Amino acid sequence: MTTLKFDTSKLSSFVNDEELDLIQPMVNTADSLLREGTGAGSDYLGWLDLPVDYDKEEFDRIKTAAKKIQSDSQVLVVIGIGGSYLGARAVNDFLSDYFENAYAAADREMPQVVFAGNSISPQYVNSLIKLIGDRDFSVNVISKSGTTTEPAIAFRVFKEMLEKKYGEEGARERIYATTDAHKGALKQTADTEGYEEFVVPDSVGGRFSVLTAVGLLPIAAAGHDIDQLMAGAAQARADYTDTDVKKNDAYAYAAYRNILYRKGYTTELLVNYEPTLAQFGEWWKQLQGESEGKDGKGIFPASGNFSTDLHSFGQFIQDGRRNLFETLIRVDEPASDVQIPVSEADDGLGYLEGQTMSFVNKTASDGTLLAHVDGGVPNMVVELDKQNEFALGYMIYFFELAVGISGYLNGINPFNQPGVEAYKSNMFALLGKPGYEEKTAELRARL
Ligand SMILES: O=P(O)(O)OC[C@H]1O[C@H](O)[C@H](O)[C@@H](O)[C@@H]1O
Repeated sequence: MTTLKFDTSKLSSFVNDEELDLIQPMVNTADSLLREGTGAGSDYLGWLDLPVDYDKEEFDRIKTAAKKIQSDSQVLVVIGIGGSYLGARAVNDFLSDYFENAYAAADREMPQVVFAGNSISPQYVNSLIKLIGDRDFSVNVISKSGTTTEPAIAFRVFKEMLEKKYGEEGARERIYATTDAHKGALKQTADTEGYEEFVVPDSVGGRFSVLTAVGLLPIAAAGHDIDQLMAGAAQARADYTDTDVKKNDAYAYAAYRNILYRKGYTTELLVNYEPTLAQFGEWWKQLQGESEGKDGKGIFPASGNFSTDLHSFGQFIQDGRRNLFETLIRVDEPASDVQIPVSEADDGLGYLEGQTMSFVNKTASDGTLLAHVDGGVPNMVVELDKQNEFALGYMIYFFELAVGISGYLNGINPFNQPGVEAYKSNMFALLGKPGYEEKTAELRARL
């Protein structure tokens, strides 16, 4: 099969062919806005050509840094939030052994890659310090703006820990900073302290940055093949050029989402049957939510991990308020399999003896798909051939391209995120950050 198959055959009771024809002219317009750079937010289109047009010298430095981390560190602490960690985490989870991080140091080939600075939880930081213990570690601090509070706090903590353990000079050699090429507090610190620096290109927004150093260093450090990841994305870039929704699956996905949205399907669930995809759902939620949720509009992005969640909110999907549609991600060839044992036990499983778990998993997904469609939930399927770097790079580009088209179809700027500032400005005012004095009094009076 091809790397990624997009199956809309189960949409026929919700959307007809004519509707797809009718939206085609709008897709053509969205395509021009995106490809010609004439749409809103066009300063942030660097991700479109990133799989082929990237800094090759930096790419080699990423590989060298990853090798150094593998040779001198048992743990890599990746500090970042939002687009500065979700991509790397999703890729590493998808490509790793489930219990990779649980193995003792002696049994590990690669450093443990752990994430920090994606919450303000002191308990999390203390737990991580305990996990590192007296092992050798390095830090990759990532922030495009270089001014985000959560990672900045975590960086202070782990920088101090490195300095205590290795001295100032030793710490400097274990800190890798990924940030803007010119500005921001992190850029300034990195220049002053002499850290090895990697760049988030100006034209690539945080949620589109997984294929820059932001994602690539933590992914390479974990031992994954970043050449293949880029090659997969490059293949998708080459494959998804036609404006015809019948010939371009990424555009078809955007078009169907928009048709469904206009019919009142306002929540999309990205679901999987393989828990290694759970973090991909988190990455996708930022990609969709920050790109589309604005001006009072947008499809709310949610995710589900099946069959686990079929035993929690499965009832709602089947039978609750009918504003949901699902996009199911399946992997055709499982990374490994288990044969269901033959047994004398009277546990009602005799009919499955000798079958594989992957067969049962696939059948569960088929059964659920039909049940949800019958229950009034439109379903689309994204099927990957393999659980590898190439396929994942391909899928990342599929969703990035689709959200660009989708945003323009819905008449918004898919590349800004003005709404994220509201919580930050309240937090700064309440924390007493200089410059927020007036707001401080006003907010405190309301608490
Ligand atoms: O990389 P940073 O500048 O630290 O930003 C991290 C995150 O911050 C905010 O939440 C932005 O809305 C996100 O788009 C961004 O990914």
